[in-house]
Amino acid sequence: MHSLVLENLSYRYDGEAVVNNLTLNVEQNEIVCLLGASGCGKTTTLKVIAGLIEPFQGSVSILGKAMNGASGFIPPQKRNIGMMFQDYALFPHLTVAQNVAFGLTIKDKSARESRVAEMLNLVQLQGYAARFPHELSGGQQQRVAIARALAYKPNLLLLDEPFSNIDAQVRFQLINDIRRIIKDQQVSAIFVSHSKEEAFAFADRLAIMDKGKIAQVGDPKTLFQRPKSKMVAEFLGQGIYIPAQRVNGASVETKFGAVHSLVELGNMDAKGEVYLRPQHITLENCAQGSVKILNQRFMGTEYIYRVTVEGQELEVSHPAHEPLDLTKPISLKIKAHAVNFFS
Ligand SMILES: Nc1ncnc2c1ncn2[C@@H]1O[C@H](COP(=O)(O)OP(=O)(O)OP(=O)(O)O)[C@@H](O)[C@H]1O
Repeated sequence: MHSLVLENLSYRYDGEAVVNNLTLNVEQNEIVCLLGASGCGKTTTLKVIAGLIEPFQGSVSILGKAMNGASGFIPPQKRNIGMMFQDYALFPHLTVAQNVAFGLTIKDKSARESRVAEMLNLVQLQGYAARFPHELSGGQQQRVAIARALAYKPNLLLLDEPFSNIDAQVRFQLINDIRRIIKDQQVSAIFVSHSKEEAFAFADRLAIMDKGKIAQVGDPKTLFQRPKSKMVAEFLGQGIYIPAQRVNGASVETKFGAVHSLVELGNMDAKGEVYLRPQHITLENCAQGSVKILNQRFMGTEYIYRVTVEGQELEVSHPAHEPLDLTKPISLKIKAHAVNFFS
C-alpha cells in the first residue's frame, strides 16, 4: 500500500490555478522531495496534504484512507501527520522536553517522560531537556522540531524548507542526521525545497514541480541523465544548448566533433540540440587549439573558465590541481557522458 496518493489535485487562489492536476505517490518509508522554483506551488501542495486547505479537485489518501471527497474531509489533527517548517515553530515559552511532549496523547506521566527521553536520545539532545529554544543553535532547534514531529509516531512527515535557515557549514551534516533519524523510524516523508543539493542529499526520489504540475519524478541520477524536458535539465544545473545531429543511439555529431553518450539516446529525432554542462567539456593545452579564454573563476577544487570557440561562448569546469597554461593555445573536447538530446 502507498503511504500517500495524490490524484489530479488542483488548488486555486483568486481563480488562478497554483496546483494543477497534480498526481504523485509516496511509498512506505520513502522520502520524496517536491523540488521547484519559488512560487511553483510546493507549499500549497503540502498544505493540501496536511488538510490546512481543501483541494478544489482531486483526492488525497494516506495509507489507503481518503482524506477528502465522498467520505468527508478529515481535519489536520486527525490525519496523523508530523510537520516541520523552516522557522522551527517551537513554542518559545516551553522547554525542549515540553516542546517534544506537546501533542502527545499518552496519559501516563512516566510513559510520557520516557517517550520524550527516547526522542531526545534519538536526536542526540539528551542533556538539553530543560533548556528553552532561545538557548539552542538553529541546528539544535531543528533537532527538537524533528523529535516533536516524530514523537507521536506519525504516518507521514511533512517538511517545508526545514534547512533553509541553517548555516551552510552544518546544513549537510544536519540533513544526513535527520535523514538517518527518519529512516530509523521508518516514516514516509514529503520534503519541500528549491535547492537541488539539499534534495539530492535528503530524498530518495525527486518530484520536480513546474507551474503547479509535476514535470518529472525519479531518483536523482535518472533525472540528471534522462530529463524528459529542457525545463528539468535546466533546473538541475546550468548548461548550454549546441545544435546536434543524431548518428545512432550512442552518439551525436556537433560542431565540436562526435559526442558519445554513456546511456542510450531516448530521442529518435535526427536533428536537435544537446545540453552541455561545464563538467561535460574539457580544455587542454594543444598546439592547434583555438579556444579564447574570456575569464576564469577559482572555485576551490575547480576553475570555471568562460571561453569562446567557433563563435560559441560556454563555461567549462577544469580541475584546479591541473592549471592550464593560458599563454599557450588551448583546445576543447566534449567528454563521453549521459547525453541530454532534445528535438
Ligand atoms: N494565501 C495566498 N493567497 C493568494 N495567493 C497565494 C497565497 N499563498 C500562495 N499564493 C500564491 O500561490 C503561488 C504558489 O505559492 P506556494 O507558496 O505554494 O509556492 P512555493 O513553490 O512553495 O514557493 P516558495 O518556494 O517561494 O515558498 C504563488 O504564486 C503565490 O504567490
